[in-house]
Amino acid sequence: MKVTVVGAGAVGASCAEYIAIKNFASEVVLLDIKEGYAEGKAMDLMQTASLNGFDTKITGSTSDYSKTANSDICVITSGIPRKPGMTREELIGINAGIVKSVSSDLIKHSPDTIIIVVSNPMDTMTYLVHKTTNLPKNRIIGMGGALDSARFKYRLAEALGAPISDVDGMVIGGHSDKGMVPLTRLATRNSVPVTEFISDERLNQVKEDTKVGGATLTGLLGTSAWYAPGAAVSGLVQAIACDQKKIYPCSTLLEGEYGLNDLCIGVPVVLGRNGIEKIVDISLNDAEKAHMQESAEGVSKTNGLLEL
Ligand SMILES: NC(=O)c1ccc[n+]([C@@H]2O[C@H](COP(=O)([O-])OP(=O)(O)OC[C@H]3O[C@@H](n4cnc5c(N)ncnc54)[C@H](O)[C@@H]3O)[C@@H](O)[C@H]2O)c1
Ligand SMILES: O=C(O)C[C@H](O)C(=O)O
Repeated sequence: MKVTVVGAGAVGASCAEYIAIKNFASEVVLLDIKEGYAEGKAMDLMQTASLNGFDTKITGSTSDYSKTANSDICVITSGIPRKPGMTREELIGINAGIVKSVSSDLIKHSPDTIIIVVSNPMDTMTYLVHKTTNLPKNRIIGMGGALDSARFKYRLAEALGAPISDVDGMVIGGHSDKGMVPLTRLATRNSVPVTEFISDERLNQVKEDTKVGGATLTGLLGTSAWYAPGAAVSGLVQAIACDQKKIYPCSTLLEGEYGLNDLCIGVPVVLGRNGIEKIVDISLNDAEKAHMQESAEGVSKTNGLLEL
């Protein structure tokens, strides 16, 4: 199993590290435009192999896509991150050009690959990869909901005073400060609805804290987060590589599911060796449907800024 990660910055290096530590891939290629940067990150990570006990071979490349040839999975993290006070949507001007050229370079060398899009604004960048590559829809996956759901579980566990391993929950919708739809109605603590333990007011606070999870970290760090994003990507990569058939919320091209068309947005999907093997069309209540519709309008508006 060969995995390429484009962008050896904070998120790209974190992805490579978590993939390697989980020890399911034979090879990870890190590629960056900055001279020597990916090679340096790869060497540093390889020097953790004997300490962390993994056999994944990590190599680096400065813009040489021949090194990525025949990758089973390619992850795109190249692009600028936001600074405090910015929205993800403001990154479109620079990141669209980067994601467009990177995705076409990748498929020249790996025509059968599955692409995972991380660069922001992620739902729009995922849509752009569709328009650029024309790959079948099961092979283009946007990562956002897996991360947002992990943050939702963190906030739920905090509110419940429970261990995170006892908590389950999912966030669908757009990967944006306003567009996320944390499904509080379906969240559970060891199979019991969380509403049995906390007030509606506290649950609403959990929802709002989850939606601004990325912005909160950006305010604290001065740039956006990387540990949980890297871990979330590694989860998706492992589900595909190991044909796990796991359900993750991912951004995918919708063609009527959830009443939506011609956009990529986060919904639950089954991930296996063929990428997105099924879109899980769960029943939403009226409030959730309205929130999802509003979220989709936001994503479509950002898509409208693309020069296609
Ligand atoms: N979808 C998500 O959940 C999620 C989570 C975290 C970050 N992000 C996004 O991921 C992106 C990367 O964030 P980061 O913190 O790693 O940024 P970073 O600045 O640390 O790293 C980005 C890297 O991309 C490289 N790069 C730029 N143009 C390139 C090109 N054409 N080819 C190859 N490499 C190129 C840069 O040299 C840099 O090393 C940002 O857009 C950020 O908003 C998304
Ligand atoms: O918040 C950001 O800009 C980065 C990323 O989308 C995140 O949610 O951490």
